[in-house]
Amino acid sequence: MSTEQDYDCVVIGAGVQGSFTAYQLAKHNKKTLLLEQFILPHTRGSSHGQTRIIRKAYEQDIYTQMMGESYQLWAQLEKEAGVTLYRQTGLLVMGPETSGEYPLVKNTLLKNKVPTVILNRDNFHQHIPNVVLSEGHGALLDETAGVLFADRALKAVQHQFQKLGGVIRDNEKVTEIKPGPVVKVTTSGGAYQARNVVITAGPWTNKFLAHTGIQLPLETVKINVCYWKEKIPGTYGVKQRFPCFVVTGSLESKEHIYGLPSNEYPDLVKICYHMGSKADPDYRDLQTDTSDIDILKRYVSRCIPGLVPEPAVVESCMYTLTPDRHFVLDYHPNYSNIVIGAGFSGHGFKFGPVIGKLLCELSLGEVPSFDLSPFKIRRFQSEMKSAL
Ligand SMILES: Cc1cc2nc3c(=O)[nH]c(=O)nc-3n(C[C@H](O)[C@H](O)[C@H](O)COP(=O)(O)OP(=O)(O)OC[C@H]3O[C@@H](n4cnc5c(N)ncnc54)[C@H](O)[C@@H]3O)c2cc1C
Ligand SMILES: O=C(O)[C@@H]1CCCCN1
Repeated sequence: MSTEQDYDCVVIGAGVQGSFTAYQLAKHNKKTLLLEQFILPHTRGSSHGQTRIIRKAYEQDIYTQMMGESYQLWAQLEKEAGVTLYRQTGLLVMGPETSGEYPLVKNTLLKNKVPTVILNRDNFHQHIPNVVLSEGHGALLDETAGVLFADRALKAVQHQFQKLGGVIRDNEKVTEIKPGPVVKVTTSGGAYQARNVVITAGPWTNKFLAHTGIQLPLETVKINVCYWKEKIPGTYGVKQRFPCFVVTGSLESKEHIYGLPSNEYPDLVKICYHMGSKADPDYRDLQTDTSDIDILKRYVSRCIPGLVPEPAVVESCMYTLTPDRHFVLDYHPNYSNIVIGAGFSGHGFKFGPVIGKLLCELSLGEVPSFDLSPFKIRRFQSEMKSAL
């Protein structure tokens, strides 16, 4: 007699993407198991922390359009769970006015009729005091943008999943997966089988996919999450209506600098560099490169003069980058009952609800609600390696 427990679907990894996928599957009355290697909640992956930016400001229409649905699904979860997960603050986008990402973002916002205020040098200070707009930079406000309460959101979606009858087993690392019409999944604590599996293993994706014979061109990097002290408490706070901000293609580098207003940590503004140094997620803290913090110190001294230009708190988080920074939302190339959601490249949290819906649709064999061609694995054909 088999000792394995049967499920319609097993979701591997309880970060934001796995949790929303499991929740969607349970909503579709699928008997679903969500497996997580660590005791929940944990701070080792990509989904922990107080806050994330939510925005429609993107270069590509597809993301702006997906966000239309994501906002609705976030609001639905807030209603179902009876919690607040979103605070509207607006997002200030600054960057070289006529080159790089800024004009593309501006164009997408206007084309998709997202409520947007274009600022100019004359009215910038009226809207955004205490920030220096760099020479040659344009500035706009995506008014729909704001802050998501990340830890609270994860707790809420996992709780709703359980209320729908879903099962979470944490402290269970998946150690083996045997593909087939019924997939056998072995963990440090048990054995399960399911008709469908969804892999949402964040920075551990390639370690995990090695069990299934493929490797994706993913790079895992450690991000130093820096918080900067206000010289006068509240200067850049939500009460002053200070927005989130992104600097595209700054003088210092092509990579973004971004920030969120002070609130969750009183008097501390979160400002980070949108890139880090290569790190193995199992040895994250051995990566001690701080060249990103040096870039941030220079930026803060020059452009955010009301902050002490030395971080007061530094936390860690992981990005899983694809070469083009677009997500992977697709079937496993060799097994049609295994779906992969990965490579969220440092911008996936805000999409959690819609990604959960899309991965659920793929897993159920339904036509996905959005055209997923930008997210297909075959775009990496020349970069793919076999794990065998
Ligand atoms: C500093 C930082 C700032 C960011 N800012 C933003 C932002 O402002 N807005 C935004 O939208 N996005 C942002 N992001 C990106 C966003 O947070 C990520 O895209 C998202 O959290 C990725 O979620 P995930 O579920 O794919 O990965 P994870 O959260 O890492 O989840 C994967 C899970 O799988 C588990 N797992 C792995 N292997 C196994 C196994 N073998 N068995 C069982 N479990 C396993 C892991 O333990 C982990 O819990 C940011 C990310 C970082 C790091
Ligand atoms: O996804 C986001 O909205 C942010 C933008 C800046 C970099 C980090 N991620």
